[in-house]
Amino acid sequence: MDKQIRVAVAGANGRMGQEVVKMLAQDAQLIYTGNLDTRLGSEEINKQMEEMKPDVLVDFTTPHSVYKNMELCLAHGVRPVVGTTGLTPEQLQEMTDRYKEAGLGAIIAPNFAIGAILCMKFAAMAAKYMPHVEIIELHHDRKLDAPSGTALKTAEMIAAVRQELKQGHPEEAETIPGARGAEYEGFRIHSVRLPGMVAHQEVLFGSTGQTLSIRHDSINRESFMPGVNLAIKAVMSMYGLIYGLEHLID
Ligand SMILES: NC(=O)C1=CN([C@@H]2O[C@H](COP(=O)(O)OP(=O)(O)OC[C@H]3O[C@@H](n4cnc5c(N)ncnc54)[C@H](OP(=O)(O)O)[C@@H]3O)[C@@H](O)[C@H]2O)C=CC1
Ligand SMILES: O=C(O)C1=N[C@H](C(=O)O)C[C@H](O)C1
Repeated sequence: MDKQIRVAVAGANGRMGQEVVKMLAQDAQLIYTGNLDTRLGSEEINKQMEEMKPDVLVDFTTPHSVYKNMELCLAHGVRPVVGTTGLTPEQLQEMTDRYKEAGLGAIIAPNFAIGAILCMKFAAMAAKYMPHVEIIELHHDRKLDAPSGTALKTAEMIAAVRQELKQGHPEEAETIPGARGAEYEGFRIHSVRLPGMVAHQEVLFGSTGQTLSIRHDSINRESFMPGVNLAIKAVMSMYGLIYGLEHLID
């Protein structure tokens, strides 16, 4: 067996955290050291870090906590595997620079499901040929951030290859504000929140006489676990930060 990896989880009692704890229990290489609550005072956090001695911190908390948690990891030399969404582009860039400078491995993945990564990649492939595109992301109604991290990453990948153009009628107007969704680099992202949903995304393309739909559905949170497992093992031999699981599987 490869060397064992000590893994703490921030948000272990949450929907994703509980699934991570189950996954860790099924892999003999991974030792679950406990739930790290970074809302505690710094003395208590230091004590917990001392006791747990984690190699990796898996973070599934809130958009509000994740930046501070990444700073904590830097301070303690712990490698973060972050699924929490909601870091701003500026925070992401800052963390990229700081982890590079520290030579410490870190992974931020807005989506750990392989199908979602493929959905993003296929969408970027299609956008090169079909620049008229809109993204619809659909999630459970407990989600804090909109649009989803997955939709933002998809939009970034599309914008990197898409010919810029103005979509829709030049004179279109919203009779109800927000009806056309959020604008990102000239195309639209729509966020749906409903009970009963988990995590879903559809990328719609239109062209003369044809449309293309690329859809991914996570029907449960187990769907993210192979990606989280892969990231925990990969981060141990990394220097610096990567943003997106696609960088690990290409
Ligand atoms: N990358 C991916 O593949 C995926 C990412 N996500 C993202 O993961 C995040 C969590 O989602 P989900 O599990 O559904 O959310 P939940 O609300 O179910 O869980 C969040 C948990 O984090 C705890 N928490 C909040 N702040 C802290 C902190 N500072 N330190 C430790 N624990 C904390 C909460 O505790 P308490 O309840 O006591 O407040 C709660 O138990 C979201 O940002 C979501 O978008 C979700 C699914 C997949
Ligand atoms: O909050 C969620 O549930 C999810 N969040 C991530 C996101 O914002 O993209 C990943 C997945 O969509 C589930």
